[in-house]
Amino acid sequence: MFKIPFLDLPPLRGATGTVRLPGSKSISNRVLLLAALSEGKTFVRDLLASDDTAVMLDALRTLGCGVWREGDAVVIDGLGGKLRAKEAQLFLGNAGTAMRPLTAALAVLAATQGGSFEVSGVPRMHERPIGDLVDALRGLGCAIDDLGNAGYPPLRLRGPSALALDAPVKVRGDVSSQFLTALLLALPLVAERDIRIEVIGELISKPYIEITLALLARFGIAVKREGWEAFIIPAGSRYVSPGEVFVEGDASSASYFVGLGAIAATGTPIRIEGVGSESLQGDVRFIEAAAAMGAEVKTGPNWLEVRRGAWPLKGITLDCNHIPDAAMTLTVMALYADGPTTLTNIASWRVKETDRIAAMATELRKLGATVDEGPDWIRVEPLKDWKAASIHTYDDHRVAMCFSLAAFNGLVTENTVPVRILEPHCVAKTFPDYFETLFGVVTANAADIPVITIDGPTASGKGTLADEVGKALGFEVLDSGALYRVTGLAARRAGLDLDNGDAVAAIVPTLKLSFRDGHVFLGDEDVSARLRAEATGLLASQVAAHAQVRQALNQLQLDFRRLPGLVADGRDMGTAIFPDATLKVFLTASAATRAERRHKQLISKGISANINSLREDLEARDERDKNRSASPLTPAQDAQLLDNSALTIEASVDQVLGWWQQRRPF
Ligand SMILES: Nc1ncnc2c1ncn2[C@@H]1O[C@H](COP(=O)(O)OP(=O)(O)OP(=O)(O)O)[C@@H](O)[C@H]1O
Ligand SMILES: Nc1ccn([C@@H]2O[C@H](COP(=O)(O)O)[C@@H](O)[C@H]2O)c(=O)n1
Repeated sequence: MFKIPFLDLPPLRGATGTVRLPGSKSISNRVLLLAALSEGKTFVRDLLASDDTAVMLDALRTLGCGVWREGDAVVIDGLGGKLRAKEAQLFLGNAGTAMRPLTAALAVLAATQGGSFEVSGVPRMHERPIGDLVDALRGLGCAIDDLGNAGYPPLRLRGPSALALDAPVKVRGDVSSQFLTALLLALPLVAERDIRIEVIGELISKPYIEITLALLARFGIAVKREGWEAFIIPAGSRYVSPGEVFVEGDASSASYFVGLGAIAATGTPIRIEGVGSESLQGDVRFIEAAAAMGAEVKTGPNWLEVRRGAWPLKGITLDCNHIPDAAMTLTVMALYADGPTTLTNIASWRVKETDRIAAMATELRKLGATVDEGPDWIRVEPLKDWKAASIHTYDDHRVAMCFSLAAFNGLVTENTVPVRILEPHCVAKTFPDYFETLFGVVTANAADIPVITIDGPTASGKGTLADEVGKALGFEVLDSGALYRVTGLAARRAGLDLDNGDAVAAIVPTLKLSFRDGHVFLGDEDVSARLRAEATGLLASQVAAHAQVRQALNQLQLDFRRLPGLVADGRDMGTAIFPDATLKVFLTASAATRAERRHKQLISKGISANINSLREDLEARDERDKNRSASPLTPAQDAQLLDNSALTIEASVDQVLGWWQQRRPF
């Protein structure tokens, strides 16, 4: 996951490959609660690992459920409908799929078995309405205290209190379908007689109720229904664990890759695994909307394949009540259409993680789009004149994921712009590795992928600076010195004459090099520590003098230019390997300072060293690097010079990030 303040997406051009979706959030949290309410163990497989499921799992543990991992399954040892903890404070983050059903379940359990439970969340959760559910539960006889504003969390659920189950339980269905879901999940716990739930108003997001009913059936509860107006939980209903449940992929998360296929998969389609024609989730019908906009979609039982059909996409007008979450993706696809796209019946967007109608309209306008909005609709015009924009994400995972599709603007304009996604880690709510997954299936022109080069003499702090800048920007890092070091080491082990450039260059293609978790492997051997030895640095500087060796390592270095960007450190990054780099830094420090730092570095690793001979070695290495004919160490003409002799690491990093920001269009 990119845990950084912003992630810059360079212009993207194409898409191809296969995506395996994370588990559905809606199914995951329902299954966890159902398993917790059932008797016995449930093995939950393919569970979504995300913020929303983490808060649900924490809550279940606090309530006394057994929760543990066994292989690839999360095992829930359920309560069998009997409270083990009679008091608890549950923090539920911004997870509506935890807050609403747990409120209902704990309200009826406290009523029948006694207890006191407080449920709370992040500030935004305290702005998301729950009053209709609370009213329904109070109507039933549950004792619920408002601990903040009436109608919103936080709440206290107390008992015992008498429940009146003979009259129908009435609940509004036109604000959030989660209120009805919450009652459907909670009331089987007290179904000594038939319990009738009546929906007031037009029920929205019906597909989510279908998920609830299907999962209830898997846990032994056969709800009868009269259209979408009334639901009857039969007397004697009792939760029975099915033993094992597989969570299907998240259909709402699929929408970004369906959109991606429609926009950018011009050759082979994007294959999306985990949802398909047999999916329980209503959001899978997003493919119909995408097809109406021109996508070519094929489906299998649990997969989708999507490629570009009509181009530009076709503007559509669509009632999106049945796909409330996935439909947000259409607003960004609309930028690539031939006419306006109007989405209607989406009032529920206003009470989600943020006011999503306002959020999408505001951020689309930053890109230059013309957007109109009403209480329950949004209209987006196609965009020709794109502006580079810093997209605020409102702690809403879907806003962040939707706007990644804006990075394909180069497919409709000559004046391509990058897109900055602020707080990209908000995707942790449902899809922690969203951006990594995206980068695995999209293509960009190498020239569009930004590079920062950091060159300079030995021990000036290049590697340290490159790592920190890479971390701050979410960029790949290339330690090009490691490639020369590994070549020198392999040449020495092979008994080669290090002055024979051709012979040393010839072993480069035979090196079985891999880079994993910051370690360098030669075949199966982790050579990282060996590479950092001073003696290996000297071998490196000997082999690095040969033009043939440099040529042999050229492509290997270019291959590090990967999304979303690269920080490359070495001696010739800015002058020879990445001459088009957006920012070039030449980092120096006095020889005395560098020798002192290297000395400290070695001592801290338990390696004894003499500061004077270290200084002699590094000066000798610098001389060789500066005076060789092949790509000598010298600042690129357009490099920023940074002498960090008197700077802390943090100050050097801030300086480079400052220069970087000056070169950005945001
Ligand atoms: N600005 C700084 N202030 C103090 N110490 C620093 C600074 N920058 C780097 N160092 C320290 O100096 C040592 C050498 O840094 P580093 O290994 O990053 O240098 P390098 O230029 O990559 O070296 P090499 O050329 O051998 O690859 C490290 O221990 C690092 O923590
Ligand atoms: N781009 C580069 C990087 C390194 N070298 C040579 O390798 C030696 C070791 O490099 P470190 O950065 O790991 O110390 C270095 O002394 C150079 O001779 C190079 O030529 N070009």
